[in-house]
Amino acid sequence: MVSRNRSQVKDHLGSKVLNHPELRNTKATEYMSHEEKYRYNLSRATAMLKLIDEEGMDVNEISKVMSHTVSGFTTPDGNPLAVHQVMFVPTLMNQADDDQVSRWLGDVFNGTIVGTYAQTELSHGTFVRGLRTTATYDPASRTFDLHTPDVSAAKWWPGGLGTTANHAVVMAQLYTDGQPRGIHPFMVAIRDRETHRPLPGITVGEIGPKLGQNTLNNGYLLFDHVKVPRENMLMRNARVNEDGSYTKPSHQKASYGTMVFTRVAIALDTVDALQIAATIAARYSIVRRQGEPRDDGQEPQIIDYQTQQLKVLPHIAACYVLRASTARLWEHHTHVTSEVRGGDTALLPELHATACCLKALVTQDCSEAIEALRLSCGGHGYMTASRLPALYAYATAGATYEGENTVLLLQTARYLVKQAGGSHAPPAAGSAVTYLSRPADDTPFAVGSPAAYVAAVGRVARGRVTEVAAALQADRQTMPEADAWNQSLVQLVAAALAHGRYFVVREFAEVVSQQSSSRAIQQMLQLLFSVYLAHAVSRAEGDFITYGGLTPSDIRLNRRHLLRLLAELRPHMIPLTDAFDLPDRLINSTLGAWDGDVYRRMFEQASHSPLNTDEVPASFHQAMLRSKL
Ligand SMILES: CC/C=C\C/C=C\C/C=C\C/C=C\C/C=C\CCCC(=O)SCCNC(=O)CCNC(=O)[C@H](O)C(C)(C)COP(=O)(O)OP(=O)(O)OC[C@H]1O[C@@H](n2cnc3c(N)ncnc32)[C@H](O)[C@@H]1OP(=O)(O)O
Ligand SMILES: Cc1cc2nc3c(=O)[nH]c(=O)nc-3n(C[C@H](O)[C@H](O)[C@H](O)COP(=O)(O)OP(=O)(O)OC[C@H]3O[C@@H](n4cnc5c(N)ncnc54)[C@H](O)[C@@H]3O)c2cc1C
Repeated sequence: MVSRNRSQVKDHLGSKVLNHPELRNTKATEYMSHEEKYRYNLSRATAMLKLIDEEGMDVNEISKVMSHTVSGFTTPDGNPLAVHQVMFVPTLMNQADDDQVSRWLGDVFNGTIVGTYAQTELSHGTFVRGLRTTATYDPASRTFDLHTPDVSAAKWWPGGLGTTANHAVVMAQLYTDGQPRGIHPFMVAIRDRETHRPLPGITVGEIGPKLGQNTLNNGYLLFDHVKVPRENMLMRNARVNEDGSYTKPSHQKASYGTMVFTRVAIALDTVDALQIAATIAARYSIVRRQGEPRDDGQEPQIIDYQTQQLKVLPHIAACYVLRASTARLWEHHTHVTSEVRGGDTALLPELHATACCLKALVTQDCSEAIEALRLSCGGHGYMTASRLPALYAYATAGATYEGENTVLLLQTARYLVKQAGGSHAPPAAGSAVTYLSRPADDTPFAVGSPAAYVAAVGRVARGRVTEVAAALQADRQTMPEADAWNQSLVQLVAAALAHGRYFVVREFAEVVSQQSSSRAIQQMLQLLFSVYLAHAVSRAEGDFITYGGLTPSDIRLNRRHLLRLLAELRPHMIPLTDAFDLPDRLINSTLGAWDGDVYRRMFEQASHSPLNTDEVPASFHQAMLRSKL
C-alpha cells in the first residue's frame, strides 16, 4: 500500500471505518449486560482487524485505526483485541527471530492465533525484574517448564486474556543450567484453537469490572508446570541453545522493547482522546446559555464567562501542542527501532527516557484536562451519554498501564541526573538533553514573547535537573544509594516533568517557526502556542520564580496576559475543534454533535432507559414489597 500522510490516512480511514458494512450500524451499549457488551465490542474489534488485514495497512495507518479505540464508534467499551494488536503482534515482529516470525505470523494474520501480552502479576507490575513466573529449561526434553509458584505470581491484567486470546507472550524468569537469566518472552498456547478451552495445566479467566474499558477483557493466568518447546522462547535477542547454553541479548533491556513502543503509542493516542473531549466541551459551551440576560435579551453563552474560557481553551491549545511532540516521538521511535534492529543500540537510552516522560506527561495532562472539560459541561458532563466519563476513564488508565507514571518519570530522571553529572555516554547530535551541558539560556523574560517563555521553560528544566542531581550527589556521600534516591524522589519526578515540558514546547516552537503557506495558519499556531505557554507558567508559578528567572511582577503580568489571550482565542474555538475533523458518529456524544442539538439528543437517549419502558416498572413493586416484609 502506498504511504500516505496523516490527514490522507484519516480521510481514507474515516470513510473506510465509518461506512464498513459490519461497523456502520451502531447500538447504544449502556444498558447491555457485561456479556452482551463483550460480544458487541469483540465483533466490532474483529471487523476492524479484518479491515486492517484487507487494507494491508502499515503501522502508522494501524495506529490511526486503533486510535478509534478511544472513540465511541468502534469499541465504545474497550477493545478486546487492543493488546493483541498493540503489544502481541509487535512483540512477535520485533522479538521473534525470522524463523519464528514465518512460523507464527501467517496464523496471526489469518486470525487463527489471537494473543495477549502477559507480563504483570498480582504482586508485581512495576518492578519487572521481580516477576515470579518461571521458565526452566530442560535440555533432555528440550522444553521449558512454565510455572506459577503461588497465587501472588498469577498473571493479572493482560488485555484480551480473559476470554479472547488463545496465545500469550508470557514474560517469565528464565533459568538455564540452574542459573537465573532474567526476564524473557515466551510464546505460549493457552487455549485450544478449535474448542477455545484452556489447555492442560492452564488456569485462565477474566478479572472483573473496572473504572472503564470493561470489554478490554483483562484476565488472569496461572501455569502448573506447562511444557513449552524450546523454539517458543522468542529468540531475536537472547537465545537458549539445545544443550541449554545461553546467549545474552545485544542490549540488556532488549526484551523491554514492546513496552517502549506501547508507551509511544499511548502518548499519541491519548491526545486523540483529548481532542474528542475538547470538541465536546467547545460545542456544548456555545450551545449552553445560562445566566442573567444581556443587552440582546439572551442569556449568555457559557463560553463567554472568563472562568469557562480558562476551563476549556487552554486544553484546545494543548491538543495542538501535544500532537506535535507525540508525532515527533513516534517518528523518532521508528528511526531508533530500525537502528536497533541493525545492531546499533546507541540511541536506545534516550528514546527510553523520552518515551517514559512523554507518556507520563501526556497521560497526566490529558486526564486532568478531560476531567476539567467534563466539569465544564456541568451536570450533563456527568452523563455517560456525554461520553466524557468514558474518555476520562480511558485517559487515566494510561497514567497507570504501560508503566505507572511516577515510576516512568523516575526512569527519565535517572537518565537526566546521569547526563547532568556527566556519568552517561555524551548525548548524540540532536539529543533532547544537550541543554544540560550548556550554559542556561539567559533570554530575558518578556510577556508576549514565545521565545522568552521557551527559554524560561528551559531554565526551569535545567534548574530542576541540576539541583536534584547535586542533592543526590551530596546524599550519596552520607547514605546508601537507595536511601539517597528515596530522599530525592519528589524532586526527581518534578525534574523529569519539567524536562518533558521543555521537550514539548521546543517541538512546537519548531512547528511554529516553519514557513506555512498561509499567514492566517501561522498566526493561529502562534496564538495557540502563546496560550499553551502562558497556561504552563500559570500552572507552575513557583517553579518559574524559583528557576525560570521570573519575578512576582512577571507572574502577575502573565496571569493577565493569559486571560487576554483566551479572549482572543475564543472566536476561533469552534473552527479549531472542527479542524480535528471528528465525525459525529465517532464522537458519539449527546453534548458534542456538530449541529448543537443537545437537548433533543438528551431526551432521545433517556428514552432508551429500560426503566422507562413501562410507566411503573415491575421491579418497583417487587422491591417495595420486599422492604415491607
Ligand atoms: C500497531 C498499533 C499501533 C498503535 C496503537 C495506537 C493506539 C493504541 C493505544 C493504546 C492502546 C489501548 C489499550 C491497550 C491497553 C493496555 C496496554 C497496557 C499493557 C501493559 O500495561 S503491559 C505491562 C507494562 N508494564 C510496565 O510498563 C512495567 C514498568 N516497569 C518497567 O518497565 C521496568 O521495571 C523499569 C523500567 C521501571 C525498571 O526496569 P529494571 O529494574 O529492569 O531496570 P533499572 O531501573 O535497574 O534500569 C537499568 C537500566 O536499564 C535501562 N532501561 C530500563 N528500561 C529500559 C528500556 N525499556 N529500554 C532501554 N533501557 C531501559 C535504564 O534506563 C537503566 O539504564 P542505566 O544506563 O543503567 O541507567
Ligand atoms: C486497564 C489496564 C490494562 C492493563 N493491561 C495489561 C496488559 O495487557 N498486560 C500486562 O502485563 N499488564 C497490564 N496492565 C498492568 C499494568 O501494566 C500495571 O498495573 C502497571 O504497570 C502498574 O504496576 P502496578 O500495578 O504494579 O503498580 P504499583 O507499582 O503497585 O503502583 C502502586 C504505587 O506504588 C508506587 N511505586 C511502585 N514502585 C515504585 C518505585 N520504585 N518508586 C516510587 N514509587 C513506586 C507507584 O508510583 C504507585 O503510586 C494493565 C493495567 C490496567 C489498569
